[in-house]
Amino acid sequence: MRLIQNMTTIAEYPTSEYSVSNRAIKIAVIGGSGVGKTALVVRFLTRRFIGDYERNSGNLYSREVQVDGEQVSIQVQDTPGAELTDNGISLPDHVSCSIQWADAVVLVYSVTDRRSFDQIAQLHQLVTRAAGANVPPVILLANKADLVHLRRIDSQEGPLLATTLGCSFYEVSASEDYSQVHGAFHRLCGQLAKQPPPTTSPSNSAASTTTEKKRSPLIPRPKSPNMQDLKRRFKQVLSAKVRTVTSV
Ligand SMILES: Nc1nc2c(ncn2[C@@H]2O[C@H](COP(=O)(O)OP(=O)(O)OP(=O)(O)O)[C@@H](O)[C@H]2O)c(=O)[nH]1
Repeated sequence: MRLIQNMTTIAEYPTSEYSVSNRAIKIAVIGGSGVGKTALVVRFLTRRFIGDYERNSGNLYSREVQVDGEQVSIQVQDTPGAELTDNGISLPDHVSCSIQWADAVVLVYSVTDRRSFDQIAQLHQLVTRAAGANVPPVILLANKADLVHLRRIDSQEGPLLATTLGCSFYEVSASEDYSQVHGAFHRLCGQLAKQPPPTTSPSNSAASTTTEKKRSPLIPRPKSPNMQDLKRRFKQVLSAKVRTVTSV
């Protein structure tokens, strides 16, 4: 119930920046438990920092935004914290589905949590594996930069890891700095908005959209009518009729 209230809250806070959409960008946010995934998503979408959330089981947030003059609808899939097991990181099935569904993935760690940083390389590998042939753009966010006294990850380690993984890097604080968070998501959205629109139909379910996305190249699409051809055939029919009338 609390989760639904969160989504409603987002829908109730439009700002002048937000407007009617004509396309959708889908982003999945993935990382260890408690790194601030929900806080980041809510900060980006509502400008607000809300300190306390129930453990998230995977909420889909959506919002209309304007990116570089283009109206876009953004869907952000928050995911439950990845857990470390004896065999490495385990991702629930629906998180893998979210990766396949997403146009881009945001990997998050907390600068106060060494374990969350150490998970990133494995998570990136899981993203690559789950995405198959269509690996989406990935950005790396180091959150909780405000907690200077609790920092466990040196500020050089994040950029180094990002370079190794081939993704962009941003150090942010969901609690202290909206512009950093906005900048990171906004740049990603700008990059995605420049790409050709996806061929999938909009849906509120990550899992169902995944199936559509994977299936779409195999579904034969009806060809759009060729106007030249239609005109030619129309003229042929007309002249045949005229010939019939004049010969009677
Ligand atoms: N100081 C500080 N606290 C933060 C920041 N971002 C999140 N938090 C706090 O960190 C805790 C966890 O934040 P969440 O957004 O729930 O983290 P999550 O990654 O969604 O957690 P799970 O749902 O367990 O996966 C909360 O108490 C937040 O208030 C930040 O930038 N600075």
